[in-house]
Amino acid sequence: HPGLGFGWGSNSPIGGSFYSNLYPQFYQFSCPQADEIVMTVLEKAIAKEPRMAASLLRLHFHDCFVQGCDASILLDDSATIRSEKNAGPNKNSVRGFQVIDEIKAKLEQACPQTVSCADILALAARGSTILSGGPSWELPLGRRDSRTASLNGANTNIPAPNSTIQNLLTMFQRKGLNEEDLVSLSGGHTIGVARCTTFKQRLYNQNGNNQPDETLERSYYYGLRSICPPTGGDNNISPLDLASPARFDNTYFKLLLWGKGLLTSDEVLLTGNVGKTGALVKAYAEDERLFFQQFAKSMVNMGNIQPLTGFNGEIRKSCHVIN
Ligand code: HEM
Ligand SMILES: [Ca+2]
Ligand SMILES: [Ca+2]
Repeated sequence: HPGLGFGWGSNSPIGGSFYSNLYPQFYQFSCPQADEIVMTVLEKAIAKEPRMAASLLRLHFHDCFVQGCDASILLDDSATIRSEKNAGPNKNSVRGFQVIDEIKAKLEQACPQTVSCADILALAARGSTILSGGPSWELPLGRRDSRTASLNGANTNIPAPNSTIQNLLTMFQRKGLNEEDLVSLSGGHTIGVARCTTFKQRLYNQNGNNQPDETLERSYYYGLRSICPPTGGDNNISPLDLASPARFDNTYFKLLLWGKGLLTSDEVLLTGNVGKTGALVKAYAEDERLFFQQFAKSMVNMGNIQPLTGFNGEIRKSCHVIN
């Protein structure tokens, strides 16, 4: 019984805020305690390691941008699967799989073969936001799990940290997401960290002239240099929001205004000079409520990218392998 799908929207190439077959009460009768189970596991995991919230939020993003929100990112290498975990943007970078496994194990006990891995990723992203001090939202559910993954898709659909603003806008547009979505969802960088290799270029050779990115504030720049030397140290980490790396708040946007954004893709939201992204950065820096409201809306939009519903896909028994 794959749920009450009516067929509209599910084959649309883009998700965005268009109709989807997802709805918040999807597990109301089949697994009413689903969110509670998710939150119990998250509370423990995030108390033990606050960064886990960031890692789980990012996992949902990296899932949704490749084949839609279908848990394709959770599949391991096998005879038929080339795992997305080995793609450039994911390798040695995405994490949180054990927490997803623990949630899935508890859900399989309570409601066997009912809650999809794709919905677990969406619930974990929302729960992680809430437990870090961010907004909550009504979360449409009913995504089903893919029987395929796309290594190539993961390499080409997830934006790179040195993206231009035009790059970012185009890649989000392809997923049905607009400027508000791009800027507010980039606010996910209010929590978590990045490796030296993702921002080193800015410190030593931003434009191929052996000069640093001139938009970097001085003292921040010197601090980053000590974490991320010219050679080696590629796996050293630095917070994306150095003021409050474990708190979901709007300081990420304030720091951008002060030249203290970590990635080029953060910086160009302000200085990229295309469309209204710069004005949005300023608006979210000034008004945390506005940021929270838009982030909540945009998370729903991102979560609606190309879900499998009805008789498409399956409910995996293990998130690592197809049934
Ligand atoms: C706009 C384009 C984006 C780019 C170019 C980008 C790039 C990156 C990079 C390079 C890292 C560090 C990875 C590493 O060093 O291993 C990172 C981390 C992170 N990203 Fe993004 N990101 C983008 C959008 C998003 C979105 C939409 C979200 C969620 C709504 C998000 C959430 C996160 C989080 C929470 C972390 C920290 C993860 C952790 O600490 O484990 N990012 N991002
Ligand atoms: Ca996916
Ligand atoms: Ca923060």
